[in-house]
Amino acid sequence: MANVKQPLLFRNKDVSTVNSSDGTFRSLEKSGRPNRQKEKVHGLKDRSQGLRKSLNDSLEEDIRDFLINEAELHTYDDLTKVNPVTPSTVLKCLQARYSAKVFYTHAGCTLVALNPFQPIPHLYSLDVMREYHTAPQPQEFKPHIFIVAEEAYRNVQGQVEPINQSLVVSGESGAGKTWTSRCLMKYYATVAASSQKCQDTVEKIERRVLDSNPVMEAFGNACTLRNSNSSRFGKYIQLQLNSSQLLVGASVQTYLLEKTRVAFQAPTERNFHIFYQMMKGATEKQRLEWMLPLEQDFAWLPHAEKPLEEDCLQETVEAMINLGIDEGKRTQVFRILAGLLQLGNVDFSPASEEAQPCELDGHSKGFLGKAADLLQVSLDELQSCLTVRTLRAGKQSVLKPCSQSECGVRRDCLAKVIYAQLFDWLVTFINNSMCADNSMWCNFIGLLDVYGFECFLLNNLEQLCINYANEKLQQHFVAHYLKAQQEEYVTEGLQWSFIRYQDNQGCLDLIEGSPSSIFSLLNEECRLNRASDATQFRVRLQKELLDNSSISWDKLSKEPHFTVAHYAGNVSYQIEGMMEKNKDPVPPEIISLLQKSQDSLLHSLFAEDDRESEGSRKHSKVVTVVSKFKNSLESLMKILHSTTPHYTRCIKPNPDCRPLTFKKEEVIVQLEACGIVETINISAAGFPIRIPYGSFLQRYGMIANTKLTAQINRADISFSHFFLSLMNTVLIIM
Ligand SMILES: Nc1ncnc2c1ncn2[C@@H]1O[C@H](COP(=O)(O)OP(=O)(O)OP(=O)(O)O)[C@@H](O)[C@H]1O
Repeated sequence: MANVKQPLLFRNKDVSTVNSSDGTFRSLEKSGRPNRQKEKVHGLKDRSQGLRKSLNDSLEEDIRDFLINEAELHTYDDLTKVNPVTPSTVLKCLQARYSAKVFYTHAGCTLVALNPFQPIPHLYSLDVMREYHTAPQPQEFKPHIFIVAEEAYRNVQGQVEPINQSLVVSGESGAGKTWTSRCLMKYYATVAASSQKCQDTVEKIERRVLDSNPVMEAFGNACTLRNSNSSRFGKYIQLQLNSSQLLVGASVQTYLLEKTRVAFQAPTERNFHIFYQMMKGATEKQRLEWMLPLEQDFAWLPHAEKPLEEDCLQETVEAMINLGIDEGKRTQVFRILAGLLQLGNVDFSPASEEAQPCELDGHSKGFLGKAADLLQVSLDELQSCLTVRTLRAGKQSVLKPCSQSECGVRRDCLAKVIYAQLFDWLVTFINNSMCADNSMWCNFIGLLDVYGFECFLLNNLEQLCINYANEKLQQHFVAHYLKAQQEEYVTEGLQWSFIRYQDNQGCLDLIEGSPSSIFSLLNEECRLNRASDATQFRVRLQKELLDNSSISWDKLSKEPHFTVAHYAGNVSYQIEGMMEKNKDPVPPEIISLLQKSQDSLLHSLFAEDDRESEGSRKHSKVVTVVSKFKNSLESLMKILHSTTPHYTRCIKPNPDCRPLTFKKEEVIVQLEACGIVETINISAAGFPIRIPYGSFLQRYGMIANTKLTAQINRADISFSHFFLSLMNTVLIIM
C-alpha cells in the first residue's frame, strides 16, 4: 500500500458534505487553501450561525467574499482551490491569471490552457523543458503543459498500469490545440531523444517526428474565419518509446479530412495552405512545370493576397525531404495539386443542342487541357467523364449527358477524391518514414488533437460527425475520471458516497445507437438508393426518434432540420444535402479515368481503391461517411480506454485572435461547453491534492507517534489509515 507511486489523497470539499466521521479532512482541506485559512474558519462559524439564511443568499455572499480579494485571484494555481466554485469565480480567477500573463491553470485532473495569441518564448525554451524534466516534483512548479507531458512520461517510466498514455487536447477552433500538440512533441523529442545515445537507430527520428507537423499542416490546415492555421482534420499521434523510454518512432492516425474545402471555400476562407505555398513559393522553373503563371487567378484560390506565415513552401519541401519524399515523388505531388487548381477554373455551359453534353468555352477548354496534362489523363476522357454519365442496366449501358450543375458536382468530386487520396498517401508515407519496427518499441504516449465542438449558423453532416466525436470524448472523460477516482477511493478504504454526474449516453444513443438513431436512419436512407427528400427524412426521424429527449424540432422553421441537445449546447442541423454527403458517391467513370493515369502516383492511389470498391460492390454494401467515421472513432476509443488519459482544455480568450485580450463572454461559453465548472466541482468534492506516499512520509513522518510508525512498518494498517491517524496527531498538536 505504501508504494511511492500511489498518491495520498487530499479532499477538498465543503465540510458539510464530507463523509468522514472524525473531521480529519476538515482541517486539512482548509489548510490547503492559500492565505484563506482564518477566513474560512470564520466562514465555518458564520455558516453554522446563519443556517437560517437561504442557500442562494449564502452562496452569493461567499462569491462576493471570494472575489473581494482581487489581488489574490491570480495566485490560484488549481481551480479546485477556488471557493465557492461557480462560473463567475472560476472566470474571475482565469481572467486575473491571464492579466498576470499566467496562461496555464490546473482544474483538478485537467489543465486549462489560455491562448496568449502572442509568442512567449521563455515559456517553452529548452531550459524550461529540462527544468520540468529533471525536477523531483514537477507538479510543485507552476502549472504548465510540460507538467502534463512529464507526468505521462514518468508514468511510462514507472510502468504503472495502464502504462501507455494518452494526452487529450481539446478546445474550439483557434484555442491552441495544434500549438499544444506541437509543444508536447517538441518536449518528448527533446527529453526522450534517442538519436544521440543510440547512433544505430533510424537517423534523427526526432527530426522526422517534428517534420511531420509542417507537412501535415500544409496539406491539412487552412485559414478559416476563426483561425488562420486551422486543422481541417483530427489526429492521434503515437510516440513510440523503447524499454529505456527513448523516442524511437511515431505513427499518426487521421480523422475526417474536410476535403470539400478543395473545391469550395466559404466567402471569407481559404483553401488548404499547400496551394498558396505553391503559388507564392514556386521558382520560375516550377511555375512553368506546374503551369502556374504568377498573373493567373484561380477560382479555388481565394484570398491569395492575404499574407500568412504559413505560406512557406520552402519549409514544407524541407520537411518532405527530411521525411524521405524524394524529388520524383515531390514533383508528382505538386503536379497533381496544380492539376486540381486548373480544374477549378473549368466552367460548363448548357449544350446548344438538346441531349448533347454540356460545352466548354475556350478558356475552360484550355484549363481542362492543362488539368489533363498535369494529371496525365486523356483530355477527351476527362471531358467525357465530367459531362456524361453511364447508366447500366444489366449488361447494357446507356450514355446520358449531365446537366450543367451535375457537371460542376462531378468536377468538384474529382478534385475532392484526388486530394483525399493524396492526403492519405502522404500520411501513410509519413508513417512509414517514422514508424519504428514493432520489436523496437514497447510503450507509447498518444497525443490526440481533435476538432472542437462546432455550432455554426448552418450545420450539416460534418458538424454532426465532429460534435459526435466530442460527445464520445466527453463521455470518456467523465466516465474515466469519475470511475477511476471513485474506485481509487474505495481501494484506499476511504468512506465515499458515489457522485452522480451528467451522463450524455442519451445523446450518444440518439446519434449512434441501435436499432434506431440518426446514423442508422441516415444509412438506411442512403442504402435505399433513391433520390433523397429532406422533408420526408425529417418526418421519419420524428416518427422513429420520438421518445428520445435529446432531439427536437422547431415547428416554425421552414427548412427541414433537427436539433440535438449536446452536452455543450443545442445544435440545429439542416437535413438538406445530408444524405448525399453521407453517401459521398464517386462516379465510376472518375475512378476508371484515374486508374488509367500515366502518372504512377495517381494511378497507384486508385488502383487499390478499385479492388476495395469491387469487393464492397459485390457485397452490395454502401460504406457511408458516418459508418466509416463511427468505426474509426470506435478504434480510437478502444485505444483511449486502454491508456492512462491526461486532459488539456485549450481556451480561446477572444474571437479575433488578439494578443492578451480576455473577453469574459467568450471564455464563459467555452468553460460551459467543456463542462469545466462541473469538472472542478467533482475534483473539489474529491481529493484533488495528491502527494506520493514516499514524499509525504519524508515530510511529515517525524510527527507520527512511534507506535503508528511501527505499525506501518509491520504493515499492520493500511497507509490510508496511517495517514488518517497521522492527521489526527497533527490536529492534536494544533
Ligand atoms: N501557447 C501559445 N503561445 C503563443 N501563441 C499561441 C499559443 N497557443 C496558440 N497560439 C496561437 O494561436 C493560434 C491558434 O492556435 P492553434 O492553431 O493551435 O488552434 P487550434 O485549437 O488547433 O485550432 P483549430 O481547431 O482551428 O485547428 C496559433 O496559430 C498561434 O498563433
